[in-house]
Amino acid sequence: MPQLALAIGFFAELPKLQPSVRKGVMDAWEKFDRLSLDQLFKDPGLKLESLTNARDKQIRTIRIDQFWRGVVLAPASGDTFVLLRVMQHDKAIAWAKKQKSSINEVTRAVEIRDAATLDEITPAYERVAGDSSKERLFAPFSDGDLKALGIDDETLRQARSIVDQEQLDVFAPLLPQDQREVLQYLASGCTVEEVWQDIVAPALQASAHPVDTRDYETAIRHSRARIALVTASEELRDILEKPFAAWRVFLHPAQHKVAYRASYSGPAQVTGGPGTGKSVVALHRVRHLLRHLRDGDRILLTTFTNALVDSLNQGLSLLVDDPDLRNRVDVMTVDAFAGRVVNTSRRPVNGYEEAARWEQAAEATGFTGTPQFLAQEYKHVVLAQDIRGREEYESCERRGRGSALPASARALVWRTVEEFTRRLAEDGLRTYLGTCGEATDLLTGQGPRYRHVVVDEAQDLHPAQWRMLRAAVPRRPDDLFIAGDPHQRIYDNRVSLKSLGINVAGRSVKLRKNYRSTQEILSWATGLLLGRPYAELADSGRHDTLLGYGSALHGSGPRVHAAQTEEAELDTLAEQVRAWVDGGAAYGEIGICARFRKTCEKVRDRLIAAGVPASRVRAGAARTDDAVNVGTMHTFKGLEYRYTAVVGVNDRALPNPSAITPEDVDRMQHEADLAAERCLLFVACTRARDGLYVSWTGRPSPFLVEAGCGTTQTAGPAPSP
Ligand SMILES: Nc1ncnc2c1ncn2[C@@H]1O[C@H](COP(=O)(O)OP(=O)(O)OP(=O)(O)O)[C@@H](O)[C@H]1O
Repeated sequence: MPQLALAIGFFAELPKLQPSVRKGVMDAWEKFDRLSLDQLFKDPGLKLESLTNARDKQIRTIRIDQFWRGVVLAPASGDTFVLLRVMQHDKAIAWAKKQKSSINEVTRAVEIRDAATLDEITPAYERVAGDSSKERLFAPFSDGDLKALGIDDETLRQARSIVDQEQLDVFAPLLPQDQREVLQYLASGCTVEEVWQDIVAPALQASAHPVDTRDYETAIRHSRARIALVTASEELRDILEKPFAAWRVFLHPAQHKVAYRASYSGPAQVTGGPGTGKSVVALHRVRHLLRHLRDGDRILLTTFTNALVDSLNQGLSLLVDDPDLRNRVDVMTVDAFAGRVVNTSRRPVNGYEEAARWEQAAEATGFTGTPQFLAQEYKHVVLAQDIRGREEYESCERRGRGSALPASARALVWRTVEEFTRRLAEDGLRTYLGTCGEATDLLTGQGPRYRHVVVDEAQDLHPAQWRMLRAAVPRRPDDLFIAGDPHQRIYDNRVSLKSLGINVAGRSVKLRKNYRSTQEILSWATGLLLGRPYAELADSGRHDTLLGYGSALHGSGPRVHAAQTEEAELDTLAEQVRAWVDGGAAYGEIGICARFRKTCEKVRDRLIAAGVPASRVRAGAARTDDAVNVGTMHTFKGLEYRYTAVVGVNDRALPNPSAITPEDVDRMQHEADLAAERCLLFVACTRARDGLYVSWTGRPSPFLVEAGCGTTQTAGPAPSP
């Protein structure tokens, strides 16, 4: 029976199609489902026509409505067709005539390339390359290596004519997607082995037969990352109604391999830079685990902030239709889970209250050091090592602490810790991390509560939280699935998972392709993280941690603005928001973040005064589509907005002096605090999809200055890595 599969290129354009055109797609799909092959080719309404002067006779068009046409791959054999694009009539015909389909001999997947344009431009580039003294971009790679990575003869010829990244950018959109990606990763500094491991190997399909490059029926089934086979009309309706959620249907082969691996023998981990789809992979893993869940078993999907819980909940409801299955997943923050296990009426204290209470405890015991020292000692030594008694504390190794503490002083510190916890309990209060310790004890006594635990934004969890999660799930295959990015650590919790009984060795995968931000925004933000102008990084050799981490999306670079006064900064921000809205952005697609809550209040008030609806992003507050979202940088963690403004980035906000331990109190902590503030700015800037705007009043943050962006400018397209 014929069927119409859907290609990823069609999905990319889907959000721009009017509902009436989407309805036309639905009708066409139903015809493929209903009619025989013979009837399809004869159907006067569908007009499954071949085109004169087409590069590939297998590429045809179909009628969607009076003005719109679908471009379809109609293989000579088999009865599966692929909808490649839906475009306005003339554009569709012109585009269809230029395309050529093929089957890749390595990946066995179907590929589409703009053969006409490639044939037209390649000789010119070959001539230019011949006259140039520059080394060709892919000279370091042998033909054999490139072919092993799936580069076919045609693409090889083109690759050999390219001398620099700029030329690769011209060729890239014309090439088959898999081959394009291979070349882009090699150009960004990845080795042949890395590209094989990250891109090619995950896309391979096991087969006992040699590849048949005419067997499209099989190849379409091997193209899961690019072609979706939709089997029921409800499924298609669902896809057409939620056009922005392409991630539900198409995973990158690397993402798919991690999320849908049948089983891991123990804890597994996925890492990757911002926007590489770690949350998406975590959600797909939950779906996979749900499909195999035994009666009575449950899953905990947990993360750091309430805003992220909301976004994971939304994602889960898009991915898992069956409400009964969805109900078997508890989505909550790690702290909420601890509170649920402990089930207490004691109220958690916030950071300010905690500092005041350390001061009181120190007064009571006669400890003369700072409350800051005590709070850090409690968090990074006592709770981190789960120390329960004086003797244990007196003999412990204070790993990672840069402050001297003579053995003789430890008894007093321990007494102060006891005083602090005693007074807390007396006043019916608790700390969040202390609660995790209590929850771990209860879980250890009562037994695990979940069959699987999936953790998102894992980089910020404290050892006490990890111990609790460890105790929440039995040590079995697929117990823990962990998604996180060490570059986005903003809470200074450095953890050795192995020492906490969570060993991911051999089960850890890194994602490299960014789906969120443009390359220009990413490159700029990377400069902030590394503390050097990005333009200079190209010469500074490989930076392993960011190697090959890039985006295929392009746009303009961030706009940065220095204001004379805070008033003027807010005025310019309001203008920027208006410009985004005038350019077609919905209010809800805009996010504005600042280091301090007070700045957020001012931003919100100013926008409202300027007639722009704005609301604060807060725990539990539903995200609205009809107001600009304003929140602190911490609440923006893990979220994303089409347009993001980061404001108040001056030298008194980033780093925030009160978040930095003085060097003379603890040198190591000082460095760690500075790194966390730097990461915070990086995280804030990488929330942006299409546009980023950064502003400050007075002197810019030293992080901006170090990255070479402390002057008013519209940063031009940053160089690609
Ligand atoms: N395979 C995919 N196809 C289409 N879009 C994708 C895919 N994977 C991820 N995305 C999109 O990329 C964006 C970033 O994804 P996600 O939030 O999962 O990344 P992340 O790695 O968790 O980011 P961060 O670490 O910055 O929070 C989202 O808009 C998501 O829908």
